[in-house]
Formats: sequence, C-alpha cells, structure tokens
Amino acid sequence: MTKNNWKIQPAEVLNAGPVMPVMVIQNLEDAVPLAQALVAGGIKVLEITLRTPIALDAIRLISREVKDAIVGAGTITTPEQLRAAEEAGAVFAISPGLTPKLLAAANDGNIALIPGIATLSELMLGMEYGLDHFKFFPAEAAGGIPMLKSIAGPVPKVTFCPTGGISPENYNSYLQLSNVACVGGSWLVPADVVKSKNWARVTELAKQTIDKVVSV
Ligand SMILES: O=C(O)C(=O)C[C@H](O)[C@H](O)COP(=O)(O)O
Repeated sequence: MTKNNWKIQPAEVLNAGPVMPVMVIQNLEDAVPLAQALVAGGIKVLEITLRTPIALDAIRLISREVKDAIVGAGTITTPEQLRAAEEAGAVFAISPGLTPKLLAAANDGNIALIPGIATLSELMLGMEYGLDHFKFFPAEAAGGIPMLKSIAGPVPKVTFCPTGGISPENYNSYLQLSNVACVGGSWLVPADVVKSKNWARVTELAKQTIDKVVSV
C-alpha cells in the first residue's frame, strides 16, 4: 500500500537490506562516524532510537552528512515524537507498538511509520489504517518464529521486521520466513564497541553479518 505523502514507503525501508541496526547514541560526536561505519559495512537503513537526549540531534546530523543512509527514528510512541523525528530529518519512524493516535498522526504526516505489533489484534488495527509493513516486537519474547509462521496463515500479505532478541545465532532463521523482509537489532552496534569508538569493528561486524545471510 502506497501513501503518497510519505517521503519513502515502508516496503523500500524493509527491503533495502537484510539487517537494520538499532542504534542508541550516547554522544553526539559518535553519530556520524558510527553511521558511516555501518554504511561502509553495507548497511543502508539506520534506526536511531529516541532513547537518549541527543537522539534528535544525531538524526539531524546523520541525515545531513551521511548521504547514502536511509535514516529513521526509533522508539516513537507519540504523535509529538513522530513530528519531531520528521522535523529532524528522519524519513521513517519505527515504534515498539501502535495506538490509534499514532497511526492517525502518521497518516497525516510525511514520514513512513513502521509500527510494532505483538498480537493479531494490533496487526489488524494497523491494517485498518492502511499499513502492510510492521515491526514484530519483541520478537523472541512474543512468540518468535512460530508466531510469525502462524500469522502468515490468516494474514499472508503483511511483511515484518522482527526485532527484540535477534542475534547472530537466529537472524538467518528469521530471514528464511516468507513474511520477513529484514531483521532489526542492537547486536549490530555493541555498546562497548561504540564506547571505544572502534569504527573499523562496526564495519567488520556489519560486513560479516551481511556476508553470512543465507539466501532463500
Ligand atoms: O527502542 C525501541 O524503539 C525498541 O522498540 C526496542 C528495540 O528495537 C529493541 O530493544 C532492540 O532489541 P535487541 O536487539 O534485543 O536489543
């Protein structure tokens, strides 16, 4: 489903690569080098969570300076945050869940919303607002692969980005599923690696992860 007012469609975001890093940026000075390191490793789509006070500034900087990145804001739970993310330059927003208010605000706004669902009823509510791409969160805790397979029975035409508990051990199993386009996770940006500003390691980890994707 295409929404003409959105700068980019959810399908494009979820199909731009197999993995989406969930970034928690503590220091603004890390924002651009971290994003560049991920892009150098082959990752285009970045989710910058609004979990830190400088997150919006980080989105602003990365959108301006890392041209090859598709920059999104994560942890969006309110219409106000959605508008702030758009104002900062994000082209999409990801949320851990959904509410009618958030869905309505997204329909009126200019950036794509990829809301989180963990139940069929939440999924059906999102579909009522015209969406067909969702985050499945928290993936492992909410039923993991068996849950996604079960959803594909009654609702086969919806695509997911499972996030929450995804790891180097299980990401390929998720990527094999018919209703999964990509997976998200913080494992791609380990806090200690960022803290030590080891950007080469960030690039290496991204490359290794993409290289090990088993094509379906
Ligand atoms: O902050 C948000 O917007 C979230 O919805 C949560 C994150 O996507 C998960 O916390 C990532 O999960 P892990 O990869 O298991 O660390």
